[in-house]
Amino acid sequence: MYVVKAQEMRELDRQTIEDLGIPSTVLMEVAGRAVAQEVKRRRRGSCKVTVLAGHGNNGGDGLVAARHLAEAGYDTHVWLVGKVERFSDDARRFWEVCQRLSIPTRVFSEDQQEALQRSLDEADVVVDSLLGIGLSGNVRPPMKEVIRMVNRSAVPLVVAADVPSGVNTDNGAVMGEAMRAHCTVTFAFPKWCHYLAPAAELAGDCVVADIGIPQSLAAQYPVASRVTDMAHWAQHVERRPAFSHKGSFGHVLVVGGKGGMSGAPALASRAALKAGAGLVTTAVPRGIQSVVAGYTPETLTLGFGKGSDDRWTADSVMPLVERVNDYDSLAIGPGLGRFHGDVEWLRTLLSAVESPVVLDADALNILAADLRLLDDCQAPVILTPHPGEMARLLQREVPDVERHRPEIARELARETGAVVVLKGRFTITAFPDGRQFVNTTGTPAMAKAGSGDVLTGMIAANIAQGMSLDVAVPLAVSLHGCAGEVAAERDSEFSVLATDIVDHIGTAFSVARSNEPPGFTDTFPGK
Ligand SMILES: NC(=O)C1=CN([C@@H]2O[C@H](COP(=O)(O)OP(=O)(O)OC[C@H]3O[C@@H](n4cnc5c(N)ncnc54)[C@H](O)[C@@H]3O)[C@@H](O)[C@H]2O)[C@H](O)CC1
Ligand SMILES: [K+]
Repeated sequence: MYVVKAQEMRELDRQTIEDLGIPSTVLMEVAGRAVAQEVKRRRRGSCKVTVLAGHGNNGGDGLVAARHLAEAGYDTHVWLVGKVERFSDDARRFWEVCQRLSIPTRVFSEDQQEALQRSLDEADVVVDSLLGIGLSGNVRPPMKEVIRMVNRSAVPLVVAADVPSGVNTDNGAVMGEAMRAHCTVTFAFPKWCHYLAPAAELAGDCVVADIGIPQSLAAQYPVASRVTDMAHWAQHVERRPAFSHKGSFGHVLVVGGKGGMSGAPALASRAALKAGAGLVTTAVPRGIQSVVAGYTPETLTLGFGKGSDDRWTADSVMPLVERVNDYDSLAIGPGLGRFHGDVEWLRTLLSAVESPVVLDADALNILAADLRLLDDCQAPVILTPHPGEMARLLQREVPDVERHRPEIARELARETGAVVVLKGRFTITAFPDGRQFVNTTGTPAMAKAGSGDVLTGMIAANIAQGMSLDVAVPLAVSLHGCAGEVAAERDSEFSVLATDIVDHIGTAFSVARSNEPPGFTDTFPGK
């Protein structure tokens, strides 16, 4: 499924209406009916519905929904928060239809606050069709007050049309005031605000309604961002040939660890094995080699430095360089730490590697010292920053990163030629050619030390098994989230460990593989 910005959506609307010839009123009718369907699905039997409509097309959707709900026996009242003379053509049409059907309609004005408050207090359902993707700037009065009134009322069910009114469609920001909805019915394609805080929280559970705009239009129009699910990626994993051996599934080298952080490379290595790599070697300072070796007996280990060394040193680079091309993929960074000469250490290492290399954790912090380190690297690079590491890489502030996740991930991928995995809720995988994949799997249970190390190992494992980066990286991101979900279901949200994520990689994959890939994913998990 494509993920679109407001302008892309408007262009796809235009193409559908003007080039394809589907009338805009048909789109509005189908959109409004989808909103009504969702209300009926959530509130069976008649109840009191208050529809709040703006004078734009978002309002038009609400007016169509009002008609369908009234028709189904719901006690439906419409409030226009706007000016009748400013109605869009289509919204006006459906306003007049409501009036011809004697559906109670009122135009909100300042002296109607008490009447509106009563209507909200009596409502079992409020349909929010005040503002959609046409919002520009901060929400102006009286919309702002009305949104605040709804948010302060204990309405049992608020269903937003397209987006919660008052959120910025493209970056998820609250534009002064924004509706808190239990559910959002968005049309044709999910918008970026459904994957960006705080809008993603305000939208509640999201449903993507197919209103007749062909998905193929987005492919022609340069929409390069998509949301996928594990069933989609599971299709790309081939069954294993009967005559296989451990060398058939690649050899991963994990480079990292230091005293006090021996678990990170150990976790990454174990995760790589659980994700399917045939062999994994963990390269660590000699002083922690035995503890790392003891964690997963199936991993091989390499010790660097003298017996008591529990930190990396610059002079370990040449012994490493001699070996790096014995492996099908590398993961550098888990627990690595910083050390004197580490920038040159990484530069020398990257200039020698030929296999794809994942840079995570302190390898990213070293890279932040000089992004040109990648210039000498001929191998494909995958960067897996969390927002803090991304902020350091780009010398920006974390809130700035979080406000512009898609753009920043795309900017770093284009600037470095690397595949960028910007982690967080709705992790974004960005490719240098502009393509982006938004991940919808995962759970807050994964906010735990070691979770990122596990993902690093899973990415390296997929690559070592021969998957293209196009699949290896977003597949690992999606499966990592699924494993966390399975672990959280079997345990509790607060008690999942990174080792639990590792332990449930296989189970999560089996679950995903058993789910038929949806043709058109029309719902995606709640927040
Ligand atoms: N995606 C589709 O295929 C369809 C989408 N539909 C719906 O149309 C809206 C977009 O409609 P549009 O008229 O462009 O804009 P809005 O209704 O969202 O709002 C514009 C309206 O609101 C006023 N306004 C703008 N900014 C502010 C502000 N800061 N404060 C107060 N008021 C503001 C402005 O005056 C405009 O009149 C989309 O979201 C869908 O819901 C189609 O109906 C079906 C097909
Ligand atoms: K809305």
